[in-house]
Amino acid sequence: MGWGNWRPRFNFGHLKVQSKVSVFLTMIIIVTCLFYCLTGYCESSPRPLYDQQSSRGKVHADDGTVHLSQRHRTNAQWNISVLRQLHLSNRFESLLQESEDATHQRSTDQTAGSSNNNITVSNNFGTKEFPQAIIIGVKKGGTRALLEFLRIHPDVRAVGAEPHFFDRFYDRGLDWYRSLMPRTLEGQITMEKTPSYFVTKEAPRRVHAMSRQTRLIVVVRDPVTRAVSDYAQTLSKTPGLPPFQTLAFKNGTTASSPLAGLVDTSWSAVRIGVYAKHLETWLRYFPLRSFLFVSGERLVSDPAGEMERVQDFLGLKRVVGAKHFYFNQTKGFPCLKKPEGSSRPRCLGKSKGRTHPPIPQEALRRLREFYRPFNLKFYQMTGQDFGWD
Ligand SMILES: Nc1ncnc2c1ncn2[C@@H]1O[C@H](COP(=O)(O)OS(=O)(=O)O)[C@@H](OP(=O)(O)O)[C@H]1O
Repeated sequence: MGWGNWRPRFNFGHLKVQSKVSVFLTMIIIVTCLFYCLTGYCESSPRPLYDQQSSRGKVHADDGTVHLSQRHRTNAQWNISVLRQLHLSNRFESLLQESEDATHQRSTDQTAGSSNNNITVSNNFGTKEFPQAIIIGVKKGGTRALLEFLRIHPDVRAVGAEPHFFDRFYDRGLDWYRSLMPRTLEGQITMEKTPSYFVTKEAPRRVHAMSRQTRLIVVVRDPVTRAVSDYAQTLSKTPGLPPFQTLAFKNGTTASSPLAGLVDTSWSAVRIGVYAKHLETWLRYFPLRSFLFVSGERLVSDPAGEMERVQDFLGLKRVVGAKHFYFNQTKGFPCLKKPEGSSRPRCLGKSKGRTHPPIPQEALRRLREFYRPFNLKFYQMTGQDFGWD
């Protein structure tokens, strides 16, 4: 009897313990699942970038630093995908920057660490490489437009600000230069633009010392218009600047004086436009095939056509094309259409496409005369007729 009573009690008790354990375990599993789902781990694919940005509002990748909330940190695949999307988006974000005026301090490689509530995660994917391609010139040629158009390309990563390494900061060393570069993944190319390289005597030798394989892009524009554009920029920063013709012609002569025609090549606005002379220096170090000469005029009239040439030269898939551009009547320039990952179309900033001050026709004519032989030489050297004459 005692045996008989004891046995069922023992079995019942055993079953109770078992079921308690299994209920407990089931609850743990349910709670864990709920927790994971609520905190985002249930998402199998990333949301569109604009969605992420609007919900978090604090995502930056142009600088190689990504601010993500903690729940996203451990999902490596997800992060890679986000990085790719951020890369696309930031190409357009940067259009708002007047980064050509920025110094190297505002360069792209800020360190991790932020005061916002999100946890800052360094973009540790990929590596920092020396640029395989550099937009070396020319100042006021359309270099910013070209770089920003290129940055739409998923296989291009570029520094937003001008590093000025090969002209101003060469003594900081190549490691410093590389540290400015954004990280790149397999198949992506690193780029930078600093238009003053084209007219810096030491730049060709220095770039060559970094890599003789470097691809060099020069955006050229009618040197007369370029000079006026350069002048317009200086004038915008120096209101009391003497008239264009006073600076362009020697001894402060005006275009109508007898001495007119003696162009002052010591004025940088004039000197930069003697493209053939600067190219000669570069050709001592690099063969012609290392260069691509982009027409600044065509970059405005047919951005897609010019971008095709650039992508081919860089060995990139033709991704950037007509569908990315529209002509903004107010701005008078092509702008970028609403891209994936960005909420609205973007044009370059106010310092791009300035109204030029009126210059006496005679001064322009004489300057055009001055440039003609140099232009023809340049056409010969490059095998391209840019149609400025
Ligand atoms: N899409 C688009 N939007 C605006 N501006 C454009 C564009 N494409 C080319 N350009 C021309 O670029 C000129 C400025 O050249 P850069 O960017 O090389 O200037 S800088 O050297 O970096 O200061 C700028 O010169 P200005 O018109 O004299 O301001 C423009 O004519």
